[in-house]
Parts: sequence; C-alpha cells; structure tokens
Amino acid sequence: MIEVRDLRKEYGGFTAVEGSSFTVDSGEVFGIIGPNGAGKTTTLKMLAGLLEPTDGTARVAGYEAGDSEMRRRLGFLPEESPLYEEMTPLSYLQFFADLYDVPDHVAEERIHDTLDELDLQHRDRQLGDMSKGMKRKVAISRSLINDPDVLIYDEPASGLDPLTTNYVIDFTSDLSQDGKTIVFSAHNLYHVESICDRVAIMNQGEIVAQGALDELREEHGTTEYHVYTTVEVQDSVQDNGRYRRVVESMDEVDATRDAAQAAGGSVVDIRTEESSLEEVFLDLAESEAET
Ligand SMILES: Nc1ncnc2c1ncn2[C@@H]1O[C@H](COP(=O)(O)OP(=O)(O)OP(=O)(O)O)[C@@H](O)[C@H]1O
Repeated sequence: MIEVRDLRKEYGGFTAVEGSSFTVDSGEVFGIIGPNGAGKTTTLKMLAGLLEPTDGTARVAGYEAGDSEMRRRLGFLPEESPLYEEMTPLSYLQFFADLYDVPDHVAEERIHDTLDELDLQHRDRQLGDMSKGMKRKVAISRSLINDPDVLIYDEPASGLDPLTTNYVIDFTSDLSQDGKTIVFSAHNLYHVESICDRVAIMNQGEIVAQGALDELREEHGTTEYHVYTTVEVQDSVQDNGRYRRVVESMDEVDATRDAAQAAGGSVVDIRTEESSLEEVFLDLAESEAET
C-alpha cells in the first residue's frame, strides 16, 4: 500500500531525512518513533504529498505521493491541527466534506457517526472555545471525512491528557480493524507498542532499525545473566548475603561458576533479564548519536 524508497529531504544545506526506505502493507499499522528532530514529521509530510522530497520516491496506493487521486484516498492528521476558531465542529467538517465533494447526505451521516464514535459532545460550540482533546477529535474526524484507505497521523496523541490519549490510541486501533492502513509517529513507546504491527526507529534523519517489535528486541536487545554465588568472585557485588555478578553470555556464566568453585564456593542461582523495548530504543538512539 505504501512504498518509500531512499527518501531524502534537505532544508537548505541541512539534511532532515536521509535515505529512508520502508513499505507498509494494506491494513497494517506502522509506527515511526524517534526523539525530537528525528525527521518523523518531514517523512510523514513527504508521504502525504505536502513536501517535495529532495530525492527518492514515496508511493501510496500505487500513486506518486502528491498525486491528486492519492490525496483523495488519504487522510492526514498534522501534529498541530490548525482549526478555524470561529467555526463549529459541524460547520468545519461540512466545509471539508465540500472540498472533497462528498455528497451532502453521505457527509452528514459520516460526520455524525464519526463524532459519535469519538464521543464528541457540544457540536455547536465554537472550536475556539473547545479543549485541546476536543479539537483533536475534530481534527481526527476531518482526516476521515473522505473515507480514506490510508491514514497518516503525526503524533495523534501529542499533548493530550492520559484519558484522551487512550481514547485516541484505541480509536486509531479500531480504524485499523476497519481495514485502514495507518502510518503514525510517536515519541511515546507505549502508543507504538500497543497498536503497531511494525515500527521504524528514526534518529537524526535516518531509520536506524525497523521491523516487528519482537524482532527488534531480539535483534538489538541483550540478555543479562545475574549469577549468584556463595563466595566473592571478580566483578561481583554483595546482595542479601550472597554475591551477584552480571554477565552477558553463557561463556561468562560458565567462567563465573569455575571462579566460584576455585574459591571454594558455588553458583546458587542464575536469573535472566531481557532488555525492555525502551532500553532497545534508547540504545539505538545513543549508538547512532555516537557515530
Ligand atoms: N522548514 C524547515 N526548515 C529547516 N529545517 C527544518 C524545517 N522543518 C524541519 N526542520 C528540521 O528538520 C529536522 C527534522 O524535523 P522534523 O519536524 O521532521 O522532526 P520530528 O521527528 O517530527 O520532530 P518532533 O518530534 O519534534 O516533531 C529537525 O532538525 C528540524 O529542525
């Protein structure tokens, strides 16, 4: 459904996105995660045809990004959604329905259904008087006004309280159950972890890793072995009347056992600790920053 090849964007002399390539299958939820300035927004805007790439290609639903047919099949949610403050949700959404040539009776039903699903009350209140969460829901409704196949959401839950955040994330997940293909960016690993099939981790303009979350953990994570001994061995620390040494391979576990036996003691327990996804992401971001 989405094919991105060697996508690059330069702003003046500064490279914001460098050689990104990824694909997203139909019906998949694909997350782009990374710290501030990683290049997430720039990538999403190129996908949505709102920014011209310096190099490379992005194709969505078989069309070149920016193609008018592609735009009709795409819903984009910007990170900050500028809404016309004096409009109401209903007049605002009707305005966009007209832009997309959605027939009036279809638009009316779609607007009310979506606002019902998003549990948005006060539909006649001016947007300028609404909370950030309510405005976000209106912006999400706007992204769905043309019933698009593909949704590109830039930080859909950014700056929202935890309750609204969960609501928005669950709603995004429901959209994928309805068959939409979704690409979204996030800072927060939890959002990505809870609804994404696959992710790309971006840092300083580059995709430093991508794949299913389990694959990433397996490929980039580490397993630590906590080896408990009855006697002190090299690099061990005292821990509740025993000694604990943390190592990263089975060979080192064996070496610790030998060292304990040589000192007249033994190994009494071995525990493993897998790195969390959070640690994997931080490691990837840090190792990239060092190069
Ligand atoms: N119009 C622009 N002109 C110059 N530099 C820009 C422009 N837009 C973005 N940048 C720079 O490109 C880099 C990537 O920005 P981008 O907004 O894509 O990152 P991001 O990952 O979405 O960050 P955030 O999480 O803060 O939104 C940043 O260093 C940013 O300062």
